[in-house]
Amino acid sequence: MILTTLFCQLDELQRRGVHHFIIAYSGGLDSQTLLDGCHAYKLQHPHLQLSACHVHHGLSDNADQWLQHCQKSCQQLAIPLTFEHVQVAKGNRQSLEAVAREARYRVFESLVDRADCAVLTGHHQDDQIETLFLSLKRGSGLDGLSAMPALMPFANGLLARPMLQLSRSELQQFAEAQQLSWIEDESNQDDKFDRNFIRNQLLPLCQQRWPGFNQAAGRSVGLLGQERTVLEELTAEDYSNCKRASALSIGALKSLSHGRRDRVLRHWLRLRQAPLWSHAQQQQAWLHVALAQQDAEPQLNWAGWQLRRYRDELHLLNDKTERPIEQIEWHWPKPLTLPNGKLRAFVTDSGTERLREPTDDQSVTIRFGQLKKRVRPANRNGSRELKKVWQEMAVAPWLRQHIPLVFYDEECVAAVGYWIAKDYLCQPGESGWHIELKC
Ligand SMILES: Nc1ncnc2c1ncn2[C@@H]1O[C@H](COP(=O)(O)OP(=O)(O)OP(=O)(O)O)[C@@H](O)[C@H]1O
Repeated sequence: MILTTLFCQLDELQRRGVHHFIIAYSGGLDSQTLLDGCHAYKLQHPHLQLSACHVHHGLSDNADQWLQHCQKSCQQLAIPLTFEHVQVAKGNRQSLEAVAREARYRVFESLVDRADCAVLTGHHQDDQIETLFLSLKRGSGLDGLSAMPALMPFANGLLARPMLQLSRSELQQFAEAQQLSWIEDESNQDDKFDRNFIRNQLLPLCQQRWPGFNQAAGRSVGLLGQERTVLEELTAEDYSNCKRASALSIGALKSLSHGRRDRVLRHWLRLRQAPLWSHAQQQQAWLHVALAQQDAEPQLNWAGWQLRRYRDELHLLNDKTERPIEQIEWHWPKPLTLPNGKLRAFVTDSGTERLREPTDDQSVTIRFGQLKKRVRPANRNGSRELKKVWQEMAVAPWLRQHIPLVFYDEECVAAVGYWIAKDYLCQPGESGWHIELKC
């Protein structure tokens, strides 16, 4: 039964193009079972690549023995093992565990270097229900209540949890029947931690009162997960309707219901890797920034980020992009690393607007800031102050200072992504630079 369920999930991974399974192997009951099950699967699918990764956090006095156990098991099964020591900064135990988890996932990420790789963890049904209870305690919405997804994009590949339909007791029966040996993490017995309290006290009580509680709760989590997927698809569609270059259209957001709008905003923060808002911040973002009066200059600041409005658009900025350097020499054709991305120039004679290449004796610099310069964009008549050009193009004042301006000697010849000066715009068929800034 265990193997049938696991193999079904592994088949699905193969159908999705995964050929390298990397087992997140702590040496505990769950990942020990996973290791053994995957080994059995590989015997039937010899072309697959199977490896394991153990992260040594050094949090337990027994951490060295755990690593030895993992090395021994992998050696017996001829599974290559990577192990990594990570330093976890001191703090209280609960936050220590969160920091350790962060560090662990960073190690896993570094291993998933191709699209056909997946990291597999030993999470099972009981873990899901514990996560559900923790989410209830925090008052989470659907995202938290649907607990952990069975499959998700991760680094360049995937993160899979192929044992979510199996209970801890099923895994234990299997492990005992196979005479597997595994390590016991002594901290799992400490009910001071919420997860342990749920596992050791709360769930046995529920099971005693309502036999079958775990299966029912597991089914609920699964159903919530399906609903979440549907909602995520809808949110991705809403987001692409609201998206304008690097901003969101307030008009388009207004046309959505409250719930759909909130989801789009959260989706946007995730994509930009900005910390999510609290409930209060989310309200502030909409009521006090997006819906502020036209002449106000509202902004929301949180964790080094800023939400700002300009005309009908919402913009997201962070401290890193807030302090651009003033001027830097560009040794083209080498890419140039700037605080807000990487600048590249390709020589081409077709497609988008192209900038004439500099002569051998011209120096090329990139400058930022509100320069008091007259410029001659090709799509406008005559020359005018740079500031005037930005106003005509409706570029928000705080964004202007982040736009790389290309100078040949002391002449401003282009604003990357916005315009090229009249005398430097290539004629049809003429080859020149196409410049792009990749964030
Ligand atoms: N030190 C480790 N090295 C490698 N993999 C690990 C390690 N610790 C945990 N894992 C992987 O994570 C799975 C879940 O472990 P555990 O329940 O202890 O994690 P957790 O702290 O609750 O956090 P999370 O569920 O987010 O991973 C394990 O089955 C195993 O696959």
